[in-house]
Amino acid sequence: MGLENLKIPEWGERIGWDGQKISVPDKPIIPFIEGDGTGPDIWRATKRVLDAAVEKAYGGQRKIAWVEVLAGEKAFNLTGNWLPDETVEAIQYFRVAIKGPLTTPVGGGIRSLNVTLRQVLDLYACVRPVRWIPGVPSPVKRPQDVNMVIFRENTEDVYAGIEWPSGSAEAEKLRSFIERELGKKIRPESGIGVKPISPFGSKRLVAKAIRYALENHRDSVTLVHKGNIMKYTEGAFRDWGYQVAKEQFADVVLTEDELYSQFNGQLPTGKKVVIKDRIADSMFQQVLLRPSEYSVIATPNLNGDYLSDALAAQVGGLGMAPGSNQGDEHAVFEATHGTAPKYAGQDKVNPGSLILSGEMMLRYLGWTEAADLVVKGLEKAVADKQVTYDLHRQMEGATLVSCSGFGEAIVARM
Ligand SMILES: NC(=O)C1=CN([C@@H]2O[C@H](COP(=O)(O)OP(=O)(O)OC[C@H]3O[C@@H](n4cnc5c(N)ncnc54)[C@H](OP(=O)(O)O)[C@@H]3O)[C@@H](O)[C@H]2O)C=CC1
Ligand SMILES: O=C(O)CCC(=O)C(=O)O
Ligand SMILES: [Mg+2]
Repeated sequence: MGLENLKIPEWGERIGWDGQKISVPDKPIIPFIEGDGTGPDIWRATKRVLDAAVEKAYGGQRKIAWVEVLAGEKAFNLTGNWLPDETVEAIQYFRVAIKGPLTTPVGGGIRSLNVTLRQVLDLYACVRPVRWIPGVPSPVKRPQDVNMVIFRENTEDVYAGIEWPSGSAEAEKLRSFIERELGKKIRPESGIGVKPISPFGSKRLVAKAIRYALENHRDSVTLVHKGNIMKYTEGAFRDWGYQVAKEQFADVVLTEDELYSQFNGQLPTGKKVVIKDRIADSMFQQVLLRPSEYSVIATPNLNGDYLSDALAAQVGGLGMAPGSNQGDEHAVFEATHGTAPKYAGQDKVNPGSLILSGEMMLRYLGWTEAADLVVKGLEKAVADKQVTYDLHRQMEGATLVSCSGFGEAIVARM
């Protein structure tokens, strides 16, 4: 194990794993990645809030032993490597981590480090809750009706980055193979990407979404796909989703068709979750017009990416959009948004998304009291109209606070 270079507090302890669930010591070692762009600003505010919440909830009996691990520009500048092995090994070993956003160049350059981390750690579910915090300005009439949790498949689909550029030998080889062997035409000089979606990847993601719905008393899981057009990838995702629901959860779930054809739309005794599906384009208008009909959403990678930002906008924007990447044994918490580079180093952006990702992390550790304090402080800060620029520009009579100032406003109200 190559963790010698890390500054690990000697009082910290490793989070355990019993083959089914994590076991959390009172002083868990948790690696963090600061992130690029505005990452350092939002991470500083987040750490301040999480430490204060843990201290207030447990009075020193519990404390997080933070350990910095490098990725992105900071890693490259210090080590010449964008994602040092040590970082991956540390997260693998310590099991739970939190990260700021990392830059991915468009059209060339390095592949996404964010996606790489999800793939190498097999963090197959990107879990992004979307709910409205009272007082946050929203472009929709009833933001309180938006309360959804997106389960986005996190390791497959076009997002996995299997693609070749226009004019490359590989693209040409693939094009002529497809033409010669499979009888399909692709225009010369096309860039070519591959969209793999497997029964294994789809079923484990949908099963995780259904388990979440059952554990959290949510009444539906909607499979969102573009299966009318991409029949054997997105359409298959839908079919495998229904299949796993039948195979693993038959006694407690039923399909929307069964609900209406057999039970007049009323959930019968014993059944807890309705499984339904929507085609992706229609789903984007459904979540705007009829949000209260949707609760847990399970969807392939790219749809989930688009839907995450769109839903975040409905409840006030990317400044309040938390998330996590979860496997079975490992989890990395991160905001939905990116590095917002134009605001880097200005102590300006909203740290709310990373703070709420940290709140998810505390809940994942089972530290409910501290998580509740974070929510309480944040809700009160918004209610008192102490907000960063993104919310301030849409609110009447609000006080503009900095990124760190928002963190302090939360801490003062826990
Ligand atoms: N998981 C990750 O690490 C992710 C990384 N990225 C990467 O981030 C980089 C930048 O991506 P980009 O497309 O600009 O998307 P970003 O999400 O970084 O920013 C887009 C816009 O969203 C708003 N926004 C984002 N974060 C905040 C915040 N904390 N508080 C308030 N407003 C916020 C800003 O809007 P406004 O201009 O209106 O103020 C910002 O200009 C790219 O390299 C991309 O690949 C992107 C997404 C996720
Ligand atoms: O990895 C990136 O740069 C973008 C990732 C992204 O947009 C997301 O995961 O939502
Ligand atoms: Mg995204």
